[in-house]
Amino acid sequence: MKPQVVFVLGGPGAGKGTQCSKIIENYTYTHLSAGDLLRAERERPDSEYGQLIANYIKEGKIVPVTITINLLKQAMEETMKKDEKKFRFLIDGFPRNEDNLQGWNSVMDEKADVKFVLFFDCSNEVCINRCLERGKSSGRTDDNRESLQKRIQTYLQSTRPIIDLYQSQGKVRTVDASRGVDEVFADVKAILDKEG
Ligand SMILES: Nc1ncnc2c1ncn2[C@@H]1O[C@H](COP(=O)(O)OP(=O)(O)O)[C@@H](O)[C@H]1O
Ligand SMILES: O=c1ccn([C@@H]2O[C@H](COP(=O)(O)OP(=O)(O)O)[C@@H](O)[C@H]2O)c(=O)[nH]1
Ligand SMILES: [Mg+2]
Repeated sequence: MKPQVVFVLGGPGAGKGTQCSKIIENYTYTHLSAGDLLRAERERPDSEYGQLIANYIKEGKIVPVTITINLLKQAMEETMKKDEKKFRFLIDGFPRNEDNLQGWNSVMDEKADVKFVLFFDCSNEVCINRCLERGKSSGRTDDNRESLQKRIQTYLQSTRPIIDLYQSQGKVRTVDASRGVDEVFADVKAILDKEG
């Protein structure tokens, strides 16, 4: 079965991870967070990219796609090898820029079908406040004001144009992510039920 992919996008702190966790409780999707995969690679003792990834994350910059796409491809292959029924994926926090998109198109485009983009729409202010709150316990190197300013800039300059591109292809499903977790999830469910 060809992998079926939903890209999950939105600003830092929009609630991508939170909503993906809720989705996998209710639907047969596998959640792959590009950020989580990069953080795991950063911590892997033998990784040749650990330091590079650490620098990019702290600076709110987007890691070169050759690194990210291999992590995603490997995770998808491992998932499907273990259980052939697990061919539906939520790819959270990717593609974030033109380089990401090109990397996906050259490595994965023929191997997987991108069904649509689930876009969590939220003001920058709400995004920043949620990340600062998360930063009290997340231990993340980028949940601080300085990194957040850069992450928001990267989001506006690099990621929004990717969302706009998918929008022009009629592939974006937008959810107002500024509301409470359960209200947001009600809309997410309606979208997923409709998409089948
Ligand atoms: N709808 C919501 N309302 C309030 N807080 C939220 C909501 N969704 C997520 N959060 C909180 O905001 C922070 C960022 O959420 P997260 O799901 O990690 O977002 P993202 O993956 O988009 O960065 C977390 O601390 C999370 O608990
Ligand atoms: O495809 C990706 C996904 C994430 N990141 C890096 O990882 C950080 C954190 O991403 P994550 O999705 O975990 O953050 P979130 O938006 O969920 O807060 C980003 O700011 C980038 O520096 C990246 O380079 N490429
Ligand atoms: Mg996240």
